[in-house]
Amino acid sequence: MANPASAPAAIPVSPLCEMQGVSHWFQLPSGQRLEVLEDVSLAVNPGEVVALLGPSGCGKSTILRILAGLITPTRGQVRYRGAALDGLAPGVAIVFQSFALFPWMSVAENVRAVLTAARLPEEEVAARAADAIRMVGLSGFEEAYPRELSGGMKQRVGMARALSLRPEVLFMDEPFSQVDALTAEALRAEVLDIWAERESNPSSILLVSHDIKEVAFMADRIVVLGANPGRVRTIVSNTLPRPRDYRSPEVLALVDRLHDLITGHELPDVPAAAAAATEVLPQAGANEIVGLIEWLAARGGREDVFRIAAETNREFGHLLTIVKAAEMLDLVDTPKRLAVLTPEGRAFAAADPDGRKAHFRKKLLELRIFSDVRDALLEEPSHRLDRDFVLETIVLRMPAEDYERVFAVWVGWARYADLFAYDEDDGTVTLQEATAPAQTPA
Ligand SMILES: Nc1ncnc2c1ncn2[C@@H]1O[C@H](COP(=O)(O)OP(=O)(O)OP(=O)(O)O)[C@@H](O)[C@H]1O
Repeated sequence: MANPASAPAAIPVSPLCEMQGVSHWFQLPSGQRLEVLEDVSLAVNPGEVVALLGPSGCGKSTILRILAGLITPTRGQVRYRGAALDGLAPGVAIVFQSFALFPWMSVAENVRAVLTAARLPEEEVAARAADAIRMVGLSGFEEAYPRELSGGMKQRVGMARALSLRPEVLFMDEPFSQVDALTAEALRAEVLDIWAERESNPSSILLVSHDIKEVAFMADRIVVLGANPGRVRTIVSNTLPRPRDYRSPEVLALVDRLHDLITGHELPDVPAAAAAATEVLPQAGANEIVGLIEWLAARGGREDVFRIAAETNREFGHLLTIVKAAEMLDLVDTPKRLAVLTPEGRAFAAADPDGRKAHFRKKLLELRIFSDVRDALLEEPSHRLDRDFVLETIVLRMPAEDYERVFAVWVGWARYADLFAYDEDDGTVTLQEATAPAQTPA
């Protein structure tokens, strides 16, 4: 469906939403600053669909919240229709990933609730709610309760709530990541139909996603973000005619290009030792890393990372995280867009569980956040440390990271490697048998 307003404009358009030179950090309870965004500038123009694409944790949702006026950035300017934002952006409504429905209210009541909160007169509330419910294809379900609805239908209610506010810009934060793949395809097409129809419908859409196919299908411009801290890597314009077909050679070529761009950014061709030196623990579970190595070994030891994601049914960004973790442990190498087992990776795949744990242990102890804790535990007469010691080590080594998330990964890896045990009840870390002093040569 061609959208006239998305055609290239002869005169420069002024943006609806805009941020310039925005940096943002969160103050963590430890007093540390978590730098989330660095010097981000971007705009959403009338009539366009803009997607924010990037790895988990790069700050996509934070950008969306800043543009919506839910968060005031630490530094930089935010405008709506050219005016500095003061409070919530007037023409914006948001569809959240989590649906955010009131379970005790029916479909109609859920939609009416946001309109009542917006202080619209009662007749207007009823008319707009009915209109929005029809628009998202939920006529006949007005009296149903969220528990009676499928994930896709719940998200339709989320969309009806946002659309009933008649926003100029619809913000969608990973709206389809919790619904099944076929429903997601249908919902994306329906959103674009609503957007293309116009009249009182949103002029523009800002979509947060980590699904490359989704952004290639939906967006006019794709803002590719990098992480730690989040920043704009590049902006890719997508002028493919609508309606688009996921399987068309043009869409597949764009998916491939975006895939190359992200793989190049996220898995740069640097030696594993250099990657490990940065000491960022990728948010991947030990079992996921082991799963990847076994999967690769069963397929001759090498595969395109995009294909691995598709065949293992994993979100591409998360798969990259698992590959990064495996690379950090010297189990894979990542030339271009391939994940290739290293000789150590092959040996790992062939080893028995104890051999695998021994490899993990050896590699973890090459990282300071594990070796520092091991040294401290050996020194401590009780060979027991409070988790705060580990948290401080994490904050010291990785000040830009969310230390609770890192700690969860740290515990998982250390447990798998039989390196440390963590007792959730008393919050203490102890050496595991394999590394306990009696068995550690002096
Ligand atoms: N209120 C907050 N306080 C502290 N840290 C926060 C807060 N909100 C977000 N963060 C952190 O900021 C970073 C960016 O979060 P954000 O949700 O914007 O990323 P994202 O790219 O949307 O991630 P995802 O794709 O996983 O949802 C993360 O490390 C997150 O843990």
